[in-house]
Amino acid sequence: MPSASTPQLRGMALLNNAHLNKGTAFTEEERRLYGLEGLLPTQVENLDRQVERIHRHLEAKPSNLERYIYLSGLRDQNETLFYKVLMSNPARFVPIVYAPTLAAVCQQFSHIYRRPRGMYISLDMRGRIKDVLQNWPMDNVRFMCVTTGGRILGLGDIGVNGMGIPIGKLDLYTACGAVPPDSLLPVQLDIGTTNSALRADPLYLGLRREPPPIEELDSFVEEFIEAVQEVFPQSCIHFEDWKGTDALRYLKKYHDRVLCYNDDIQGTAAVTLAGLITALKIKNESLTQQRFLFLGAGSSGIGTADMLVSALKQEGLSEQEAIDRITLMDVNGLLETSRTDLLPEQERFAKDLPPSRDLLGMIKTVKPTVLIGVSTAGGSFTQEVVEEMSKLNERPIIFPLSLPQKNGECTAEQAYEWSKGRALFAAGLQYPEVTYNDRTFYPGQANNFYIFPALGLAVYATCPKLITDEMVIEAAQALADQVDPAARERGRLFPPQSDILEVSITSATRIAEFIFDKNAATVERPKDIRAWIENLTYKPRYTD
Ligand SMILES: O=C([O-])CC(=O)C(=O)O
Ligand SMILES: [Mg+2]
Repeated sequence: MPSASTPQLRGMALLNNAHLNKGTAFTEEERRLYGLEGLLPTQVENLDRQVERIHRHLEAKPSNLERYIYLSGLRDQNETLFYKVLMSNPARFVPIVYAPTLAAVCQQFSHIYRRPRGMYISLDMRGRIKDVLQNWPMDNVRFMCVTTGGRILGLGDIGVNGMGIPIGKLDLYTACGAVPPDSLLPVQLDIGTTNSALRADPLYLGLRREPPPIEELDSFVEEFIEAVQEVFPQSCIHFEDWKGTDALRYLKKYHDRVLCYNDDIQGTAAVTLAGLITALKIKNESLTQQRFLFLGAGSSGIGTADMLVSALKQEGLSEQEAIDRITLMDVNGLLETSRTDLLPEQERFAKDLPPSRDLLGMIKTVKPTVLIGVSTAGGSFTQEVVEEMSKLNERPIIFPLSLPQKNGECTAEQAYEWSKGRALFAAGLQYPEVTYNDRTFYPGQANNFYIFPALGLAVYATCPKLITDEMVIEAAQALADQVDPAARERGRLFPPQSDILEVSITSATRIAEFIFDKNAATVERPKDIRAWIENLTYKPRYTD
C-alpha cells in the first residue's frame, strides 16, 4: 500500500490500487492528469452515488455470506468506498462483516478464499519471523489482531480458517471506532490444527499438522511477540479467539510486558460489566449486592469473573469477599476444591462445596441474582433454569453470551417468556425485538464491539505502553453511562448500534482522559480531548 512518499500511480496501476482508487469518482482533471481517460465510463460520480450502487448490488445477493464475499472484493478494489458503505449503516453492515455472518465465513474460509489479506505466520517460519514481518508493506502498524484459530467463536479449533476473525475485528476498529485502516494488520499464527476434518480437506489452506506441545508453542509465540516489538514497536497486540488455556496463559505472561489486549477475556468482560451496570441502574441496586453464577469457565468466564473481582474491590469489598460472590461451572461441573483439572486462574474461584454438574441445583444452592452463559452449550438455560432464576429474583439478570446462535444458552424469546417478561436480558448476538403479553422488549447485544473499537481509538490517540484492567473497566463505565434513563426505562442495556461511531468516540474520549489522568499516555495532553480525537479519526472520503 502506498504512503505519502509513494510516487503517483497512473492508469490501470492507479485503478488497481485499493488505497488510492476512486473508480468513477476520479474527476475529469484527474483522469487527464493520471492517464485514466478512456479507462472509465464517462460519468463522474460522487461517493454517495457510488454507495447507492453498492447498496443495490448487496440487495440482489441471496445471503449474507454472499454479501460478505462481495464486500471483501469491494475492499480489494476501493477501500474508501468499502468503509463508506460500512459506516453508512453500521447496524446493517456489522452483522455482515462480523458476527453472526463471520461464523459461516470462518467455517468456509478456505473454500471462499479469493485474495490474501493480512499476514500468515506459520511454525515453519521459526527463526525468521522478524524478517517475515518486514514483508508487510506498511510500517505504521498500530494494531495487530492475532489468532491461532484455536477457538473461533463457538466453532472450536478451525486453524487458519479462523483468519476471518482478525479481519472482521479490525474492520470494526474502523467501522465502529474510526481507527485508520492503514494502521491495522490481521495476523494468523498457523500452528496447525486439531481439526482432522479440516486437515483432510484438499482445499484447506493451513499447515496439515497437529499444534505443537506447549513449550514449542510458547517459544514460537515468544519469538513472534519479540519480533513485533522490533518491527512494529508501536503496535498493540490484540489476541483473539485462541484456545482458552492459551488465551489466559499469554495474557498473564504479556499484559505487563508489552502493549496487548485480549478481547475474549477483557473485551467480553467489559461489555458484560457494562450491561450489568446498566441492569443494576434499572434495578436500583449496587454491584456488591449481587451473587453471580457462570456457566462456562474458559477465557471469557474467567476474564469476566476476574474483572468483576476488580470492580467489586473498587466498590469496597475485599478480594475474598468479591471471590465469594462468584460461582463458576464448566463442562466438568462446579469449580470446587476437590477438582484436580483446574488452571491456577480457575482455582482461585474453587468453592468448598461438593462436586455438582447440576445447573438448576446450583441455582437453588447459590441463589444467584445474575446468570451468565459463556459455555457454548446451546440451550443449557432451560425453562426450569429461567423459572428458578425468576422465582429467586423480581428482575433476574440473564446473559446467555455464547456464539454463534446455536451455541446460545437460551434465546431472547425464551428468556422473556419463561421469566414472564421480568428478565433483564443480553445475548452475544442481536435478537430482534420480542413482544410478550402485548409488551415490547429490546434484547441487548453484549458484544465486545462496544468495547474494542473505542479502547482501540483511545490507545491509538494516547499511545500508552500497556493496557491495564483499570482502562478496560473505564471503557465499561463509559459505555454504561451512555444508556440514558429513557432507554433504561424500556429495558435497553446498551446504546443503539446505529450510533456506534458516536458511542465509540464518546467512550474513547473518557478512556483517553483516564489514560492521561494516570500519566500513562506518551503524547502530550491536549486541551480539548474530544476534538483532538475526532481530528485523528478516519473519515471515508476521497483525498486529492
Ligand atoms: O466475535 C464475537 O462476536 C465475540 C467474540 O469475541 C467471540 O465469540 O469470540
Ligand atoms: Mg472472540
